Amino acid sequence: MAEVPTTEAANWRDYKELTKPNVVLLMILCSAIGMFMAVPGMVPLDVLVLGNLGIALCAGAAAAVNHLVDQRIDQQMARTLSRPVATGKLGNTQAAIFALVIGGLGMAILFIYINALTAWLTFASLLGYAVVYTMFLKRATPQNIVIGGLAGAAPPLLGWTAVTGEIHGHALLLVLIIFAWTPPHFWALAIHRREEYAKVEIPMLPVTHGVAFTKLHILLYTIIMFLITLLPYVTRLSGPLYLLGAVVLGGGFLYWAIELIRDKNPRAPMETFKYSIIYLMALFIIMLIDHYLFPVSTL
Ligand code: HEM
Ligand SMILES: CC(C)=CCC/C(C)=C/CC/C(C)=C/COP(=O)(O)OP(=O)(O)O
Repeated sequence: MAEVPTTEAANWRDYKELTKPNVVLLMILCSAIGMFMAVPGMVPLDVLVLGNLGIALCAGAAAAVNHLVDQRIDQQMARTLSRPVATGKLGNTQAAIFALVIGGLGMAILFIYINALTAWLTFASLLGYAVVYTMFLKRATPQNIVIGGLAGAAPPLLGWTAVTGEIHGHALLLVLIIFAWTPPHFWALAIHRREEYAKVEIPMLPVTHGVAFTKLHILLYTIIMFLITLLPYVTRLSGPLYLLGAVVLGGGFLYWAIELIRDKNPRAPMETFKYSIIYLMALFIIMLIDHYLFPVSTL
């Protein structure tokens, strides 16, 4: 990969940007809540701190690899052209070493202080995003983000196994929520940015199958997601406050999915994308509050 020369010196903010910090922050909120949901009482402080640190470092490493691999397409899209590797502010070697160092550190923390199961599952998620999604799926099929979404959906499971050392059906349910959430989250943005994706020949759904088809699929996934978010209540992982939150927040998501199809509001795609982020954050926070206010099950 040729590096684009630049005269500007790199600083810590460029390294921070490599890690996609806001995305990783939401993932860590989900992994931390996965930890709390796994136990009736308090999560041991060392697991809370070191577990989330290890997961965050590995997710940040995967994001840095994404910047490195995607630099050519990032250079051609308005949304991404000022990224540090795309501009050449950070060289390929610097980005690769940074990814290796933080990824290695994250894995070491998980192996030494948490458990091997969490370390291996986190490593699988890292490879799922950095290798399977970024290097292959993204360029191969409009189902890229559906399949690749599994890596991004892993954090609640990683948090759960960090505390218990075991995979539990309830943890998989939390993964399923994020898995079903990812297509509406991303396709809303992809509709807004479809011309850029077409320009760089990335086969995102609005490019390959059109905007109307994508909107229909956003609605279908939102309905599936809505139904899945009821399951924590049905399976007695969560109580009435969670149920209320899931219905109200899910109702808001359905509103935006229908607004998209009505096609009267040109801002609807970006509003849906922004709502998706607030939705996931709020759903998990309400789940956490409910867990302590209405402790329905410790199974
Ligand atoms: C394959 C799965 C996913 C895809 C393809 C995807 C795609 C994207 C894209 C393209 C952006 C825009 C980034 C930008 O503004 O430059 C974004 C933003 C964001 N995503 Fe996702 N995403 C995925 C999964 C997730 C997951 C699992 C989470 C969290 C649990 C998440 C949280 C966020 C957040 C918080 C932002 C806003 C970032 C910011 O404003 O800086 N995403 N996503
Ligand atoms: C260990 C672990 C939990 C790993 C998960 C890693 C991770 C940071 C996943 C992020 C998902 C995401 C932002 C995808 C967008 O990539 P894109 O290339 O389609 O978007 P872009 O054009 O903004 O780069």
